[in-house]
Amino acid sequence: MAAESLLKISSSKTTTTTTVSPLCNSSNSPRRTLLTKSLRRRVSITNSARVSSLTSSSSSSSVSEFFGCLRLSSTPKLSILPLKQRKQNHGFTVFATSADEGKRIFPLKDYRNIGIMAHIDAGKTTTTERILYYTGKNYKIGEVHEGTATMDWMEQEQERGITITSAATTAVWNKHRINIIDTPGHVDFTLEVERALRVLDGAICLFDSVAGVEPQSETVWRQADKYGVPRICFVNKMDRLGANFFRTRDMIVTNLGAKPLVIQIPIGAEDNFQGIVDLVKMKAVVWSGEELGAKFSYEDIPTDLQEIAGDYRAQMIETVVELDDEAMEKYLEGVEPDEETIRELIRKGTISGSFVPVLCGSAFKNKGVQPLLDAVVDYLPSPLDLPAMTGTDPENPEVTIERPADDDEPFAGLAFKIMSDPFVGSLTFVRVYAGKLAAGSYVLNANKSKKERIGRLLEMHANSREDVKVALSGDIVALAGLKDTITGETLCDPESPVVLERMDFPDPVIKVAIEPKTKADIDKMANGLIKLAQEDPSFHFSRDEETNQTVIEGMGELHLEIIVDRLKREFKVEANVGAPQVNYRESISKVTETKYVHKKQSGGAGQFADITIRFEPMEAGSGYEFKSEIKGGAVPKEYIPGVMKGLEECMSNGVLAGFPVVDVRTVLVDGSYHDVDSSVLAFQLAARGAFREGMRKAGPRLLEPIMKVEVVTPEEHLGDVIGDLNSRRGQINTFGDKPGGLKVVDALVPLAEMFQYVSTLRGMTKGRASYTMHLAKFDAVPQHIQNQLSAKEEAVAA
Ligand SMILES: Nc1nc2c(ncn2[C@@H]2O[C@H](COP(=O)(O)OP(=O)(O)OP(=O)(O)O)[C@@H](O)[C@H]2O)c(=O)[nH]1
Repeated sequence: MAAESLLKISSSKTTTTTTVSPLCNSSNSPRRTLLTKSLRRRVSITNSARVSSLTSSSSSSSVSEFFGCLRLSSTPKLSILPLKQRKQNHGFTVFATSADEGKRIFPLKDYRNIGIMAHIDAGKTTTTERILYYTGKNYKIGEVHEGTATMDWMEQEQERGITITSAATTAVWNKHRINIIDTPGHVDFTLEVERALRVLDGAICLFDSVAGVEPQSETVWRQADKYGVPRICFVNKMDRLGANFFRTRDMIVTNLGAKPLVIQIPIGAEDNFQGIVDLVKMKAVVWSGEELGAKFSYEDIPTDLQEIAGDYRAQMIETVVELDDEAMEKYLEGVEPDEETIRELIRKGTISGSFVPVLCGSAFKNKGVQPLLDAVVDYLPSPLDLPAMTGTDPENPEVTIERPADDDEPFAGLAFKIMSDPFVGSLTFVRVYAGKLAAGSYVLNANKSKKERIGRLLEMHANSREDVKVALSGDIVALAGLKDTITGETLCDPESPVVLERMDFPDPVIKVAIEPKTKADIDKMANGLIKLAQEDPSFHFSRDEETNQTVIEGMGELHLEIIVDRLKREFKVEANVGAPQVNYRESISKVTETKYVHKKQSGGAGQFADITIRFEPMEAGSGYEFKSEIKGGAVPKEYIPGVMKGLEECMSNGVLAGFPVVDVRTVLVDGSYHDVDSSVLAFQLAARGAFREGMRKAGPRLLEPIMKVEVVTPEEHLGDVIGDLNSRRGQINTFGDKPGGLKVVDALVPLAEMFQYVSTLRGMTKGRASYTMHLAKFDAVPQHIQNQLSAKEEAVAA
C-alpha cells in the first residue's frame, strides 16, 4: 500500500493521529502473522483466528488458550420499530430504501456511492449533517460543537468533536439515491478512509478556505488516486476570517498536482459571504440568511463580479470542449455549448479524471450545500459509469472474472468494515457490486470457502437502522449474523464463486503494554480486545507469556488511547497502560551463505536435513521473499515447503531484539537428504537453525520509523522549536512562510523521539503552534541505541 503515515496534533484539541505505510501488507499475506511477536515466547492470534474464535464454538479453545479462560457475553436482542411506525414517529418520509419486495425503486444509473474526505476539522461531519437535513432525512440538525451530530455517534466522537469511525448513511436528492460515508480526518484513523475509498464510486474533497490544502488532504487525495476515485472539491468555511477561494484553487494545483475546473466562484467572503456564482447557468445563487433551511434564489450576477465570472466561465468551457470534437469545432466557430452539453462534458471529464470541479460554500452557515448535492448527482459516477468489478476464480487465481453492476448477475459483494454493536453482536458492512442479496439466504465467503447465512439486512443511518429484505447492486448495507467474515473478504453466490481484490492494511507503528486493573477483568478485557481487533485491522494485540503482559499495537498514540477508552466504556474494563514503544523492524546489510545440518539419532527413526541458505538484503519496503535454486533434486521437492515454513516462522522474530524481519530474500541454494531419516519437519528445523546462524553473519540492523514532521509556529518561537527538534535527533530540511505571518519547519525525526510531542510543543509556544507528521521511511537506528535494545532483549530471554 502506498498510503503514508501522518500524525496531526493540534494544540487546540488534544488529538494525535497517524497512518502508515511503506511496510503495509495485504491481510492475506504471510507477513500478517509475522507481525506478531516471537513464536518462541509469545502467543498471538491473527485476524481470522480472532473472528472465528469469537463466533464459532469449534475454535473457542484458541481463545481460552490465549487468555486462560474466556466467557463470551450473550448479546441482547435489538428492538427495531416497524418501518411504518418509525416514519410516523419521525414525521418524515423514508423513501431511500432501494427495493420494495425485491423490485428496484431507484434505477442503478441514479445511484451515487460517495465519501466525504478531508483534513481534520475541514467540516466533513458538518457538511454531512447539512446534506442529511436538506435531503429530508434528519428532522433535527446536529451540530458538531454541541456534540449532537448524528454521524459522530460514538461517545468519544461527541466529546472530542472528531470523527473516529466511518458512518454510513443513505439519502435521496433529486430522485437519486446517495449513499454517503463520512470519514475521519485524523490520520490515526486513515484506515477508515482507505476502507471507504475501496468501496466508493466518487468523493467530495473538502477544504477549509482559510488553511487551503492541508497535509491530510494530500494524504487522502493520494489514497483516492490509488483507487482511481473521481472527485469534486468543495472549498468550505467561506464565512471564516481569512477565507480565500482562489488561493485554495491554486493550492489544488501546486500541492495536489491536480487540474481544478472552477464551476462556481464565491460572492463575497468572510462576514460578507452571500452565495455563489454558478458558472454553468451563469447566475448568482444568493441565500437570504444563515439559519438552517435559509431560502436561496437565482439572481443576476452582481456587476463587480461579471468580468471575473466571464473569465472563469471561458476557462471552464475551453477545458470541457477539449473532451468532445463536435463541441470543440462549434466552439471554434464561436458557438458556446448549451447548459446540458456543458454538464455532460463536466461529468465526462470528472469521471475520467481529466479535471476536478471546484465548488464553494459554508456548510455551517447553510450556504452552498444544495448546489453541492446537485453536483454530486450531475458529475459523480453511478456504478454503471465505472468499469465492472473484477475478481479471480477461487479455484484458479489466474482466471479473472468480471462482475458488472447488474441485479441479474450472480451476487458479489465486499465486506469492508466490521462494527461491534451492542444489540446485534457485530455488523458487517458490505458493498454489493453485482446481483441481489436477500435476508435469510446463504452466501459463500469465497476467501474461506465457507457458507454464511445472512440473518438480517440493515440499511444504516448513522447509528440507527432499518431492516430491509433485499439489497441490490450498488447498495451499501450492514449484515447481522455473519460468523466468519472479516474486513476485505468477498461474499458471493455459492454457485458462482469469485474473490474480489482484497484491501491492504497498514502495519502498526507503536505499541503499549496493557493490563486490567483487577484480575477479575481479565476475561472481559480479552473479550473486548477481540471485538475491537475484529473491527479494526490496523489494531493488533498479542500476549507475552513470559512477562504475562498483553501488548496492543496501533497506528498512533491517539489510536491506542481510543482503544483503551473504548475498553473502559463499552466493555467496562479499567486498564493500566505502559509507556508507548516503537515497533522496530530488523534487516540485514550484506549477502551471506550458511550451511546448516540438522541431525538427530536417538533410537527409532532419525532426523536428517542438510541445507545451504543464502541471505540477501533487499530494497526498503520489499518485505520478505523465498527462492529455491535447487538443481538435480539435491533437496527433494516435497521437503522444500519445510524449509520455507521454518524460515517464515523465524521472520517474526529477528536475532537482534525479536522484531519482525523485513527486506530480506532467502535462497535455498544446496543441500542433501537421507532416504530414511529426512522429513519435512527435519528440513523445517534445519531452516530455523540456518536462520539463527545466517542472520547473525549477515550484518543484522535494527530499523526505526522516521517521520516527516511539519511544524507551523509563530516566528517568535521558531528558535525554540528548531532547538527542540534537534535535541530529538531531528534533521531540519526546510523553512518556509505560511499565511498569517507563521513559519513552517520541515524535519525528519525518529518516531521514538516524538511521543508526547504535543505537550512539549504546546508548552513551548503557549499553544500557538501545531504540527503534523507522517511516516517517511524506515532507517537504521544509531549503533548505541541498537546495542541498548539488543541488550534488553537478551536480558528478557535469559
Ligand atoms: N465558520 C465555519 N465553521 C465551520 C464550517 N463547517 C464546519 N465548521 C466548524 O468546524 C469545526 C469542525 O467541523 P467538523 O464538521 O467536525 O469537521 P470534520 O472534518 O468532520 O472533523 P473530523 O471528523 O474531526 O476530522 C466545527 O466546530 C464546525 O462547527 C463552516 O462552513 N464555517
